[in-house]
Amino acid sequence: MIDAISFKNGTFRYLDQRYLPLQELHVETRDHREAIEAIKTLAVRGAPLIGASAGYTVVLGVNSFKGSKEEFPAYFGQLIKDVEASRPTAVNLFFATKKMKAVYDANFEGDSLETLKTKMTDEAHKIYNDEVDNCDRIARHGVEQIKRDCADILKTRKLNVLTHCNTGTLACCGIGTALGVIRLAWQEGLIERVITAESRPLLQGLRLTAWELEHDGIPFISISDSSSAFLMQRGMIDFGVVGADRITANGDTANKIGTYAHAVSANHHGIPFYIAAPVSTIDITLKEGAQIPIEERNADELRTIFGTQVATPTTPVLNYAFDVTPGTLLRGIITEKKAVVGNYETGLREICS
Ligand SMILES: CSC[C@@H](O)[C@@H](O)C(=O)COP(=O)(O)O
Repeated sequence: MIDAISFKNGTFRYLDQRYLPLQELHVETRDHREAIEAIKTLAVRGAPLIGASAGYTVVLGVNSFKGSKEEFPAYFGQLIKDVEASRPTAVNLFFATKKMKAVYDANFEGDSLETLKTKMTDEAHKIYNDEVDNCDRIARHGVEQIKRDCADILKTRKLNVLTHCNTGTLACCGIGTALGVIRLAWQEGLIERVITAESRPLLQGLRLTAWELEHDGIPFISISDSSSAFLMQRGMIDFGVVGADRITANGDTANKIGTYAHAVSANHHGIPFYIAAPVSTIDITLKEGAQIPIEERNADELRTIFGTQVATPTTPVLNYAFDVTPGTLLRGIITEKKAVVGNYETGLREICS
């Protein structure tokens, strides 16, 4: 399996996803400011991977602290703020900083800074390893749900599945969330072909998901984002499964821009559309999707295509990185604890308690 990130001997190593699939560039750093920049620029990306990277970034920051114990609280507070300012939507980032803060709160008084550093490193590894395990469990629950929902089709043929953005190893540490479900479904002989939507403007579907599927030998075809409704009309998609950056208490889900349009189309055509995500992606403190902070990115991501200018530099651009799909459009939310189907208010609250 690809190592999207790793942390050894105080060094954070990441695969710079901006250059994939044309170049596999691994970068090593001991500087937390460089790690923050990697999150901001999407060199590392995908909600669970952002969370795990945030944990390691805090460790880098703590390791480079040179002051006295009295000076540490102010330094640590600023470090957490800087990490949290890197990307606003994926709640996994805040899940990770909350875990790191909890280690600080519980141990700062009693421990030396050296011991605190070790405990924080252990916590960051735990965040990473938990996400790896979560992916395996999500895949199992997802496959069971799909077998139930698509039982009639499966009597005569295999399934064609739509996915958006990248939710695989590159985004999650383990086998992936939505892509983990697809991987396991493929291994169990349920999948005919994966349809990967390109995911404009940064092309995570076309570049990254395609790269992972090719690597695994899973048949796939890439489409432009706007093609999915037409393929559904033609009977070329049997179900959709995507990841999430933040899920609110009522099941509304922020995910890569374009997801909502796929979900609306799937609903119109009576096609089941699922979210696959770890519990760390659920923000039970928010009632509904309108409360999710949606990242707006640099206009040049749209005006240029990988460095080539395609619109005038003055073209006004609105570049939302995510949209929100209402829970009512979802067939289910598949987590490592279970697949929540039906009443999200009750189901999500139960698995978050
Ligand atoms: C399992 S990753 C789920 C989401 O994080 C993914 O679908 C997505 O939207 C990623 O966005 P990105 O901007 O590439 O970080």
